[in-house]
Order: sequence, then C-alpha cells, then structure tokens
Amino acid sequence: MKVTVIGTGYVGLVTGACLAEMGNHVVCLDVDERKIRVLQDGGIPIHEPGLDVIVQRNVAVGRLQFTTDVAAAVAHGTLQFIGVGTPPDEDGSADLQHVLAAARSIGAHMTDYKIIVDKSTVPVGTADRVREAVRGELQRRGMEVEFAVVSNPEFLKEGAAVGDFMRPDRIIVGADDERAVLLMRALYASFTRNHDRLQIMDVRSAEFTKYAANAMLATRISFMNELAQLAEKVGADIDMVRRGIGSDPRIGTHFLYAGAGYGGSCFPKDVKALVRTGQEHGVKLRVLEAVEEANEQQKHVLGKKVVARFGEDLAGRTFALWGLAFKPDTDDMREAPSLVVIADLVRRGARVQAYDPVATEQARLALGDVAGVSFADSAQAALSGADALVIVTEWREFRSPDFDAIRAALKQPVVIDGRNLFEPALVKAHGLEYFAIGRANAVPLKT
Ligand SMILES: NC(=O)C1=CN([C@@H]2O[C@H](COP(=O)(O)OP(=O)(O)OC[C@H]3O[C@@H](n4cnc5c(N)ncnc54)[C@H](O)[C@@H]3O)[C@@H](O)[C@H]2O)C=CC1
Ligand SMILES: O=C(O)[C@H]1O[C@H](OP(=O)(O)OP(=O)(O)OC[C@H]2O[C@@H](n3ccc(=O)[nH]c3=O)[C@H](O)[C@@H]2O)[C@H](O)[C@@H](O)[C@@H]1O
Repeated sequence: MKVTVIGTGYVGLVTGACLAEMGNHVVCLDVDERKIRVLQDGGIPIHEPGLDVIVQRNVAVGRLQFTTDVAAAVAHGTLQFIGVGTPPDEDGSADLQHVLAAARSIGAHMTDYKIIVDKSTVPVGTADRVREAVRGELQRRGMEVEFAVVSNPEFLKEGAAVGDFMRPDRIIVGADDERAVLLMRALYASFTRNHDRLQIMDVRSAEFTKYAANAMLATRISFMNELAQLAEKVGADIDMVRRGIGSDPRIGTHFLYAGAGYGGSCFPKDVKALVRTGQEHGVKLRVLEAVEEANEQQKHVLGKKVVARFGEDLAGRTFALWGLAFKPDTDDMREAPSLVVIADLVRRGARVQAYDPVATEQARLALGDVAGVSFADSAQAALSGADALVIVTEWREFRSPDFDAIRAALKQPVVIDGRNLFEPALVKAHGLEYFAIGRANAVPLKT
C-alpha cells in the first residue's frame, strides 16, 4: 500500500519504518529540514533500539523515503498518517496547531481519495476538526475530493517502540466509513496474523481510549508512589508489597514500580489534557487531578532524601547522578524527573556530575546553561570526588555495579536510589548507606 506519514518523531518515524518493513511504500514528511537531512544521509535523529536497522534496510530497497516536499508527500499515499506533536497548551489542553496544519497541508494538495489517519494523541472530537480543516482547504481550491478521517491512536513505549509496533497488544481503529475500515484492516493484517488484535470502534471512543489507557497507567504509578511514602513510615517494603499484590491477575504485575515520578512526553501531558477535557464538559476528574499532583511531588522525593541525609545547605557538596533520560533506552528528556532532581540540588548550592549512556546531548539542551552541572563519560567517572550517588533512571548498566568501586570513589558511602535497583542488604554489606523508595534505609553500623 502507499502510505504517507506526516511527522518523523518517535511515533512517525517508527510507524513509517515498520509499515515499510511489512512491504508498504512509505514517504515520511517533516517540516524540520535538519531532521530530514539526517534521515536522507542515512542517520537516525533519535535513539530508539532497533530502529536504525529497519530504516536502513527499507531505504536501501526503496520502500522508505524522507522529504520536506509537502505536495509530493501528499500525492504519494492513499493513507495519510498524521503523527505530529500535540504538546500541552497553557491551560493543559492539547495544542492541536501541528495536527491542524498537517490536515491543511493534505487538503491543500490532495487530488484523489485519501484516508487521513490521526495517529497523534488527540482529544475527543479532533477528527471532526481535521475533517473541517481539510474541507476548508478543498473549498478554497474549489475542489470536491472524497476523503475519510480515521482515529488510530498509538500505544508504543519509547525504548521498546519497534517491538511494540511490530507486535501490538491491540490496534484501535475508530472509523465510520466502510471503505476506510477495509483499507485499515488490510494495512494492519500483517501485524495481527495470529490473533485478531484489531478493534474497530467509533471515532470518539477510539480517541478517548488513548487517553484512558495513559491515564490508567499514570494512576497506577502515582498510587504506588504514594503507598511507597507510607511504606517508609510504617516500616514496610513497597517492593514486597508490589510482588504481593501483583500476583492477583486483576491487578497484574506490570507498571507497579514506585520511583522518582513518571516523566516523558505523554503521561504528564495526557493526564493534564484529560483533566482539561473533563473541565470543559463539567466533569471533575478528581482521581486524575490527584494523580498529577502526586507525581509533581514525587519528582522532589530524591531531593528530599538528599536533604534528609546532608542537610538543607548543600554548598560545597557534589553529587554523582546516574540516568538523565526519563526512562532507559531513550535519549528523550521531555519532563524527565532528573531535571527536577538537578534543580533541587543545584538550588541548594550543590554541584552535579551526571552520567547517562545516551541522553547527554539532549540533557545539555534541556538544561540550558544551568550552573553547577557537568557531564561524565562513564558511570564510574561521575562518582569521582562526589559526596554521594543519586540514581534517577534504571539503565541496565547500573543494575549490577561494583559496589566496592562505588564506595572507594565516593567521599561518603551514600547511595540514594530512585528506582529500587538493589537488595538493600547487599548494598549495606558493601559498607554503603542505602536510601531507596518505599523501603527502610539500610545503613551499616559503622560508616
Ligand atoms: N513519544 C511516544 O512514545 C508516543 C507519542 N504519541 C503521540 O504521538 C504524537 C507525536 O509524538 P512524538 O513522535 O513523540 O513527537 P515528536 O515531537 O518526536 O515528533 C513530531 C514531529 O512532527 C513534526 N511536525 C510538526 N508539525 C508538522 C507539520 N505540519 N508537517 C510535518 N511535520 C510536522 C516535527 O517537526 C517533529 O519532527 C503526539 O501526539 C504524542 O502524544 C503516542 C504514543 C507514543
Ligand atoms: O502515549 C505515549 O506516549 C506512551 O506513553 C507511555 O510510554 P512511555 O512514556 O514511552 O514510557 P513508559 O514506559 O510508559 O514510562 C513512562 C514513565 O513512567 C515511569 N514508570 C513506568 C512504570 C512503572 O512501573 N513506574 C514508573 O515510574 C517511567 O520511569 C517513565 O518515567 C505508555 O506506556 C505507552 O503505552 C504510550 O503509547
């Protein structure tokens, strides 16, 4: 099938590459000339495991192309995917300017039947606005061309995006047009061969499903983060509790990890946007308001643990910080908890020596010229001369460290772990003080 994907970010590029991998002919369009140049030169502008191989393979056989030429891109695909950003507006609602601009681009150039697929996360009712935007352009050109607008929200996770797209739990298609449903079924048939994972529904339910999914996942995390705070007070271990409740299939084991707060480009913005939609319709989403507030507080938990151990005044102190990206296996710094941790430490006069396996460049951009932050080339180098180690992101290479080398490098034997990576008794046995989330502190008798 001929497919055009508008927007080559985390979602658009993965969508385009994976659809090409299944034999479709895909043209990816972006307004960012730099990004398109990188892609045309054989590079990948983001860090996403496994994506480079798929992109290169499909470019080589001519099934995947990148362009900034709107007219050519719109002419190419019967299916026009919109995968542009939907950042939060000032009032928390989703800013649809890029989605509507993409819709106008399609309307301004299309000459034959198109199925316009909203892949971006967009509030209920957006398909109607996309339809109006396309129709407005067609009228301006004095043309009548048939088209359908379909909702096909994306559920991939960064860091696991290729696997999630190639082997989806479900594919949601919201459509009220028979011809569009047939083509969407045909497009996705290869991804759902063994199990029919395609769910066809009305457009509004599909749009809503995306927000409901992210809101539910964010709720689980804030719920566990709050319980973790209580666990510390009452002497329980949140990780034991996680295992205990997770074995009930109604609860399930996934997405129950207490930590330094959720970040990323989606949970924070999607929870806000759903709360905002509720307000617009006179429905107060109390649970989600609390989810958001709990998460804002959780991002300060590591800073508070540092203060509890070292005092309010951190002038003259240096902290090693492991993990900058909002989660492992990505370079994405959007809403990363590390930004809040760094701000909390630096505000009190501390210096931070940070290390991340891939996100350093993005972190530099996100932090701007914050004084007191430097970047190390390795996890061990970040420890040199630091008072303590603070872990924010659970990259695999941090999971089994040389505790003796950590102890030798630090001025004080203190590890503050925002992701509960280690057995407290093990860390303590190496002579390190260990402060984690929702667990009793493990402090050796003599330090
Ligand atoms: N990042 C993720 O893991 C997921 C994101 N989503 C949703 O997918 C959408 C896109 O997210 P990301 O890929 O993370 O965004 P992104 O910010 O990485 O990429 C968006 C791209 O769209 C381009 N763009 C903007 N306006 C354009 C236009 N008029 N024409 C052509 N290109 C244009 C930008 O230059 C940029 O390259 C958002 O609605 C997001 O909520 C959904 C599931 C997962
Ligand atoms: O709409 C989106 O953009 C995507 O948002 C999330 O994916 P993503 O943000 O890439 O990453 P997650 O693995 O969900 O992690 C989000 C945040 O939650 C945190 N988290 C996750 C799981 C957990 O148990 N505890 C926890 O604190 C992570 O550290 C991270 O900061 C969803 O998992 C995807 O299904 C969805 O498509």
